[in-house]
Amino acid sequence: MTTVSQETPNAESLAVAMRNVSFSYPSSKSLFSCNQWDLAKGERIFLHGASGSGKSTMLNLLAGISKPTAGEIKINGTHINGLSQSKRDRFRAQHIGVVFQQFNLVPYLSVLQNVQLAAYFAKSSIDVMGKIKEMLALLKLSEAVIDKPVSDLSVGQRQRVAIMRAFINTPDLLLVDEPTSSLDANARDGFMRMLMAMCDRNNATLIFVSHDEALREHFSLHVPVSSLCSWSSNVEGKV
Ligand SMILES: Nc1ncnc2c1ncn2[C@@H]1O[C@H](COP(=O)(O)OP(=O)(O)OP(=O)(O)O)[C@@H](O)[C@H]1O
Repeated sequence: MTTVSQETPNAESLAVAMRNVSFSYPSSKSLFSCNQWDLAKGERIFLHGASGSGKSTMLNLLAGISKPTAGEIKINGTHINGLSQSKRDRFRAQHIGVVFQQFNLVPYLSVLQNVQLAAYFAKSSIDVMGKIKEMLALLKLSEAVIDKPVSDLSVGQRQRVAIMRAFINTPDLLLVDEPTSSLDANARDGFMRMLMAMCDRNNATLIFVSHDEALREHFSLHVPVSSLCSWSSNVEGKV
């Protein structure tokens, strides 16, 4: 269920609840607004829209990387923009997996160290190596990559390491931003199958951003970002 209606859904069933959110970048006079968006737990949505329509802005707000200037964003019932920066960072590490377009892995660290870092930020005491080994087969990665620096991996391998890192803390919500732009059609479909299998396994809610219309078929819910938010001129230059 995704809705922009005014009905009040059962709050406990929601992965995302946005209310009267506004945001503007410091150097910009445009104001982003989202009056209401509710997304039920377990949904998988394909969020699309033209370049510059606000897809990455939306993901950054949901991840708590950007903070709204007004309004409320709840992720699985937690009001994330009401948290201090350090608590928000901890919440993201523990509950939200993010796969960025450029993966944002630390190139000189090994695959193991990159994934360990994510567990460290979440203050998790899980057996990282054990969990990596569980994920390797699903992600079709060989055990030999574990100790390699990320800079020695192919783009496709880096992408799968980024998924591994995103799933290491068993996130409730997965945010994925244009991860397939550098892949051919075969690799892209393989990536999507792996991603969906990982979501099934973790019961995760997935918000997937892409320009690539070929990826729509993997999702039953297709949402234009323009139906969730709008941009207006912030004439005062501040909010
Ligand atoms: N750091 C920033 N500072 C100022 N303006 C920004 C910044 N990041 C994005 N914007 C502006 O916000 C608007 C939305 O950008 P956003 O990156 O969210 O769009 P998008 O839909 O993800 O685009 P794309 O598909 O090209 O990645 C654009 O007008 C963009 O210029």
